[in-house]
Amino acid sequence: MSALLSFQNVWLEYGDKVVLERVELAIAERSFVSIVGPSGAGKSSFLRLALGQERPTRGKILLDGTPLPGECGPDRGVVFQRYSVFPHLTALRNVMFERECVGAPLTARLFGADRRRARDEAAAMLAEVGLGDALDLYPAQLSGGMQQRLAIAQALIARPRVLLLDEPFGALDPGIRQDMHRLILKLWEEHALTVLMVTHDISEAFNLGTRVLTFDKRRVDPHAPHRFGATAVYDLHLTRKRREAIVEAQQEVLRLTESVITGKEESL
Ligand SMILES: Nc1ncnc2c1ncn2[C@@H]1O[C@H](COP(=O)(O)OP(=O)(O)OP(=O)(O)O)[C@@H](O)[C@H]1O
Repeated sequence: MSALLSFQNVWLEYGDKVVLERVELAIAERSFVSIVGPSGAGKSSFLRLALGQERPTRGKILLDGTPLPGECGPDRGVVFQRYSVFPHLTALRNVMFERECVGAPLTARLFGADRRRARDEAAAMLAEVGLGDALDLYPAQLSGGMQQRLAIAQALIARPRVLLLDEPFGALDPGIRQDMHRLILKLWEEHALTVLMVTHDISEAFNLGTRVLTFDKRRVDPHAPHRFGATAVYDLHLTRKRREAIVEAQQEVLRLTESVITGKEESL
């Protein structure tokens, strides 16, 4: 498999604060990369670099072998934990908006056949994420899970090759999270996406990822914590079998923990 995105000796610094250092990664096309690590390890900064929102202080980022353009392009979509959608637009208009901006960059309004085409495309995308019945609802009228479905539809309407997810399911209840996991895996396959997902949930990372990266600092100066940056200290490529074995082991640990807790409760 060829590398779609490569990070070559990438550093990110703010003044004298080193956030990331020596990041050296080749991300294969159609992989699902989960990114974990302690708070402040630079995971979101890494996503912003991949998005083109942030430029590396040193090093190179290549997309398909050519330097990443200096701004976010349609080839990369992003979903954040919250607030990815426009609150004053209906679900349909939220998703149509991208088409309108591309079709009419000055006014962001399409007319006639162009508008109908954008509307149909947006409605189909919303149906694909399970929001076919919610086209005319505003984000405030949608549950947290539905809002994230909307944010995903909004990111995918531009047909990106790379989807960047920054803790997209972090604010959702466990049951809803599982539905979202099924959805994102389906979309990953059907849209032939390459996904980079930051999460704090280790089982989510292993459940979804074909590769799990852990960002952390290799070296620490206790007198100057800002002196050294983080990098990918662990890089685990997962086969389907290995991933299933890890998820099964995690579920067994959960089952055991639950039975210990229940046992204690019964003996009280
Ligand atoms: N614009 C900025 N200016 C200065 N420092 C910044 C800026 N953006 C991020 N940082 C710093 O970079 C470090 C990494 O932040 P980042 O949000 O990437 O970490 P993270 O691993 O995603 O954290 P979390 O898991 O808590 O979301 C933090 O110390 C943060 O304060």
